[in-house]
Amino acid sequence: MMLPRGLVVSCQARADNPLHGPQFMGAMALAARDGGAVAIRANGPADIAAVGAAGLPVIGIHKIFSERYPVYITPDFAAAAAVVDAGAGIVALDCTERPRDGEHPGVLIRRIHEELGAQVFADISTREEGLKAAAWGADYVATTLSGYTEATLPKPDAPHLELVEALAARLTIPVIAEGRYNSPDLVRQAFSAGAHAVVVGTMITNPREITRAFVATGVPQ
Ligand SMILES: CC(=O)N[C@H](C=O)[C@@H](O)[C@H](O)[C@H](O)COP(=O)(O)O
Repeated sequence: MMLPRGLVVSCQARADNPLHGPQFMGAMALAARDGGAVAIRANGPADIAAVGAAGLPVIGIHKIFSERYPVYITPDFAAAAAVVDAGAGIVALDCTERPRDGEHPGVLIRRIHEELGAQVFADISTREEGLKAAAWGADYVATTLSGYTEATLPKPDAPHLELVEALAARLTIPVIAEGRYNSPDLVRQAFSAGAHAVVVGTMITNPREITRAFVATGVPQ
């Protein structure tokens, strides 16, 4: 099944976040669904299983942080298998060619298709990485890592709309805008740039960051 066009809501909360845990992420997914989201992005088997209750397509990731390698979004085949076991039909993974303690992303894409029967959502940071991921057979290419890799640091405040436009002009597979789409207007601009879908995380599902953004506007303290 093809990911529908529309808004994807990323429901993630790290361990230091008061909303960490499948109960909260499951509720976030239900709220996102009721608000009109077409799919949910979630991290780790427990949260992936919980967001499944919303009945929407799930883009699953498994973040594993290592001191030796920069790649942490679904870095190897075992992580991808855990994502699919938990119920995700689409596996998102880091498709940059940065060092990792696992197989090359081109091999992972093939194995996820053949051995897990799942679709692959390629998280990339540059135009070249996106074109390569598509050539390796990814089903979707997403700008998730723009601003987070050595090649794209320092992270700008704005999302990388030009990257969406450049990829959409060259690829036939769907291009997904993800990363710092912090307002409805930016989401609209992403669709105008050729995005098939837009993933929004922080500004919908992270009340701590949303509160900080309001406080940072200069409210009296
Ligand atoms: C770089 C990285 O690890 N991004 C992660 C990927 O799953 C998430 O932490 C982001 O929240 C997600 O991409 C959505 O972006 P934003 O929260 O900016 O709307």
